[in-house]
Amino acid sequence: MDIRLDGISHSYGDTEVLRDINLSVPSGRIACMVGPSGCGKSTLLRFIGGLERPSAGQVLQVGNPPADCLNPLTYVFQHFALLPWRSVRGNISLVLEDHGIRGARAETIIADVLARTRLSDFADALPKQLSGGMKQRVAIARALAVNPAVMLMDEPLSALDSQTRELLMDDLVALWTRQPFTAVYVTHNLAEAVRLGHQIVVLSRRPGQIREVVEIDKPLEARGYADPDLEAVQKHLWDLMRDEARAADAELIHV
Ligand SMILES: Nc1ncnc2c1ncn2[C@@H]1O[C@H](COP(=O)(O)OP(=O)(O)OP(=O)(O)O)[C@@H](O)[C@H]1O
Repeated sequence: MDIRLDGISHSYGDTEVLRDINLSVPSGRIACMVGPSGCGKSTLLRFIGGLERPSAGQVLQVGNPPADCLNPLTYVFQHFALLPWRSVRGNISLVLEDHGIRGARAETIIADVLARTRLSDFADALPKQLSGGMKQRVAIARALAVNPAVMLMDEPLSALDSQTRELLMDDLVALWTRQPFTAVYVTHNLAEAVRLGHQIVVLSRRPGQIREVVEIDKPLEARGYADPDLEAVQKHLWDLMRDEARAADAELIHV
């Protein structure tokens, strides 16, 4: 299923947040959204997820979700949102229980997503026993359990330290390479965007407008740490964003 954003504009009261966003996210690709603080990235994600409606324009779902998809649009948040009293397995089974899936069918799905996220040995652990990186892997496993058409990822790695972030990026690349998924991925981190994005959508400061959509052809599995090609793209992104980021920063100080 592709996602198409068609002329999305939005204001909260007198504050214009987004202006005329047109974008297509093809199935099986990762679209990263970057832009200065407050430019409307998370708002756009909420529109795609159907949590809110834009003042103008529409979000179109083109094509069908996968046949056994339980929830077409599934979020992965920065702060994991795991239930502390439930084990890793219990956190994943919860989303299946919501869809009436229990017993052997649930066990099969849980075993599959735990294996894909390399968590099989931790099925009985509680969240408090896990590092931040492991917790986020559980949240990703939980998202995969509903076999979403599109994962909506809002700064999923930004609560993690830089080494853990590198490991999780490797994990996401391995996960996508084994079985491509579609994602809209909001991040502040340009290194993350060039490592994971097939397309990188650069938004201006508020009201967020698309400044440029940068496509990266290099396969995800061929993108490494400190890759000179990616560093060149990252520099281009920063050249696009620097002045706007500074202006957005100054604006927040005066709010
Ligand atoms: N429910 C709301 N009511 C009023 N204003 C809102 C609401 N949600 C967001 N905003 C405002 O809309 C603008 C865009 O917010 P949003 O969180 O989408 O930006 P962002 O690009 O994700 O920011 P950041 O990078 O800092 O997370 C901000 O100025 C924010 O204060």
